[in-house]
Amino acid sequence: MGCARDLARATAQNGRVREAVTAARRIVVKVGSSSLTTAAGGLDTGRVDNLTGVLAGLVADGREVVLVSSGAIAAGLAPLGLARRPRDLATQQAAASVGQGLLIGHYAASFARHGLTVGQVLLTVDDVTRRAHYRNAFRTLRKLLDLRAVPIVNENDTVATDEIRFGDNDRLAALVAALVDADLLVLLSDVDALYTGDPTRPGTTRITDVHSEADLAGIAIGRAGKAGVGTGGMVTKVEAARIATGASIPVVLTGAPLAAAALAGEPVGTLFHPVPQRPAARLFWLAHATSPRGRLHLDSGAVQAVVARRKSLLPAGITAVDGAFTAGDPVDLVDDSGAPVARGLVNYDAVELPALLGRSTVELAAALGPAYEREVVHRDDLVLL
Ligand SMILES: Nc1ncnc2c1ncn2[C@@H]1O[C@H](COP(=O)(O)OP(=O)(O)O)[C@@H](O)[C@H]1O
Ligand SMILES: N[C@@H](CCC(=O)OP(=O)(O)O)C(=O)O
Repeated sequence: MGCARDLARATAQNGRVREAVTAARRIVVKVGSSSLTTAAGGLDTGRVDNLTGVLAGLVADGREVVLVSSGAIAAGLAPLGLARRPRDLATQQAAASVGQGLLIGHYAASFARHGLTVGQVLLTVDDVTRRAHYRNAFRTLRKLLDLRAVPIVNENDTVATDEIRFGDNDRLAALVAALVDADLLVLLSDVDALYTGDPTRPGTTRITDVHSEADLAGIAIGRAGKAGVGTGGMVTKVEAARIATGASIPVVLTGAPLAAAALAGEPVGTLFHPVPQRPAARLFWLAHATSPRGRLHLDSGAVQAVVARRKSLLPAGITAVDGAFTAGDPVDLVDDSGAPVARGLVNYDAVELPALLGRSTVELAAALGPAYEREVVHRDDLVLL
């Protein structure tokens, strides 16, 4: 009886979120390299045209669409006579430089057949993580949408270095969805859904709904794409879904040929259910869009205080410090095994912190002055990971 009631509740909830998918006004669609290229390695113009047809239909229906498209590196391989995706960054960047032009050129022509103009938006990590920069990115995207153009976003591969690279557009798409306050994120891949394991193996089954982390327990989420042109496999897609649903944005993950069905609310792919409440933007950004500048190692009492009791972090609970941060920078708080438990904005520079470790704030204030009574990370500037 209880089971039947639970099932009825889950079915009703699933229905409501599917309705949210069809009702979405502002939609971010991300398409992976493997859905845009031929087996031989060039751009598959037929598949690009199918996608633009679906997206143009949405715009005609009054929706706002932002497309995050991979495929620059993959599209640049054949023209450069490269047989497969290169391993080194410089050749990847050369391929992206050739391929991005071809990609956007084809999108522009394809959308033009539907009477639509596209705007190319190439972003680096800094553009969506640094406050001053992401405001600029937001303004440009907003203006393009107001002008009824379709923004086509990709990572600015030619200038990104290994250190400041997203490397995968799934996370970029989730951050763009949060940035433009989207109602829906659609992740299109060469696989039609998330499966219980590598879908090329027999016996794996489709996961229709992910309500929470518990639904992902026991699932083998693989890295490699079978076509060899994709980058992150399922890992980065599930991570992107975590980020977007954590910002209260539902996510549909499905295959590019099923895009129209998914957007029509048909029960295809995998639907990741959003958290009901949108978190404070500042903390969402701190958790997902910052790169930590250092690590503070906590003893078990401090982990307990920060994680279970949501307290500020004091110098007494820190055993070691790594990194070259200054006051105000994001740092990770790690436990005694080195696993990050929280991220926060630190109130001290890396050079002055080691002398304070293990000492109480009362003792520090008496020895060094009242300014040293302050927390190392205030609980309002702290987000659990
Ligand atoms: N549990 C899983 N469910 C679905 N696909 C998976 C799973 N684990 C690994 N994969 C692989 O991830 C691939 C998609 O990732 P990727 O090739 O990077 O795509 P894209 O180019 O669309 O970003 C699929 O082709 C599939 O082989
Ligand atoms: N910026 C790169 C895409 C990197 C990427 O995330 O690729 P994919 O896993 O196919 O979505 C490119 O355009 O080739």
